[in-house]
Amino acid sequence: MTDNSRLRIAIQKSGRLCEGSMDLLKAIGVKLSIRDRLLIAHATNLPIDLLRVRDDDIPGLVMDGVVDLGFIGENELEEKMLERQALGKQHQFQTLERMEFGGCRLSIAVPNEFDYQGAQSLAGKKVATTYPYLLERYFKEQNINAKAVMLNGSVEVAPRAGLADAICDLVSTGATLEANGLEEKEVIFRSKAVLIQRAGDMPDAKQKLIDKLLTRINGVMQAKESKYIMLHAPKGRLDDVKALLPGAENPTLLPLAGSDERVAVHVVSTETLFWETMEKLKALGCSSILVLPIEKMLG
Ligand SMILES: Nc1ncnc2c1ncn2[C@@H]1O[C@H](COP(=O)(O)OP(=O)(O)OP(=O)(O)O)[C@@H](O)[C@H]1O
Ligand SMILES: O=P(O)(O)OC[C@H]1O[C@H](OP(=O)(O)OP(=O)(O)O)[C@H](O)[C@@H]1O
Ligand SMILES: [Mg+2]
Repeated sequence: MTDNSRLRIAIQKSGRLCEGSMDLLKAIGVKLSIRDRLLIAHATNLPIDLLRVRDDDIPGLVMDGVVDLGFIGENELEEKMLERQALGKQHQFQTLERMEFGGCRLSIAVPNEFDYQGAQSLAGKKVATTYPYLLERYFKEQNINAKAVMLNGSVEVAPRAGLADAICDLVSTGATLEANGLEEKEVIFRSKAVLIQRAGDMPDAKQKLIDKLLTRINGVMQAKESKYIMLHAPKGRLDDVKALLPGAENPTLLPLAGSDERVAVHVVSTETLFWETMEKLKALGCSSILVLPIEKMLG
């Protein structure tokens, strides 16, 4: 029996979003004992159950209220939303946070030999895709009379197999397109992973837990972007040193044993410190310049 008082989170079982979602859950302190083939994993330290499913199923599980939260790519989410809207099915949800992983774009690509003169060259053509609703929306917006052909896999081989004239598929590095003799022409959607919540009332205890998880997620994301910088600086150049440190709050100044002219500067910077800046700091007379990662941040 499933326990309704526990927060249910859907994540992709295996694939491109799996590692990012699992790493984040770990970073925010959700302890799991996952045995490989299990659909449900119970957290051992919080009232949370993980449902490990195909990513295609996640938007529907959230929109039907079967799970409370889900990690999903915006591409899949938007496609399922358009599909459900068209079919008159429930398609409400709330986006809680955009993640830093799962970044990709949905693009139209054509074979190298295709004489492409802009999107209108697609008129009268067949375009293979796993995202027919997003593609049809693009055709409509651009006033192009083309046809989306639905394929669940091997989209990039469709032109060679004579199934379509072009494709519309996810691209990240572009290596898959290149390997298949295809050229990216139009980006129709930019995507990242998002954390979504089901619509409707949430019991108090669950909402409190969600809020706590969100605070922790923000802490992890903020920490990832931040660095702890330590250096020794000449007292007379402190203003110049501060001006060079990106997004830093007031630094902590600490005396250095045996030196009256130099101090240790410690600062949390919201941006990374580039080599160029480190070289400028050195030119100002700074030494022992250290840039350290921050694991967690609160407040
Ligand atoms: N090359 C990529 N780089 C980064 N993110 C990607 C890439 N390809 C896909 N994604 C993102 O990850 C999501 C899942 O991609 P994946 O290829 O693992 O899906 P899948 O094969 O449909 O898996 P499943 O078996 O769960 O249905 C995509 O919907 C997209 O949001
Ligand atoms: O631009 P690239 O970096 O080459 O990435 C794009 C490829 O990545 C995804 O597939 P994935 O490798 O996840 O395999 P799948 O098709 O089996 O889902 C996507 O469907 C593309 O085929
Ligand atoms: Mg899928």
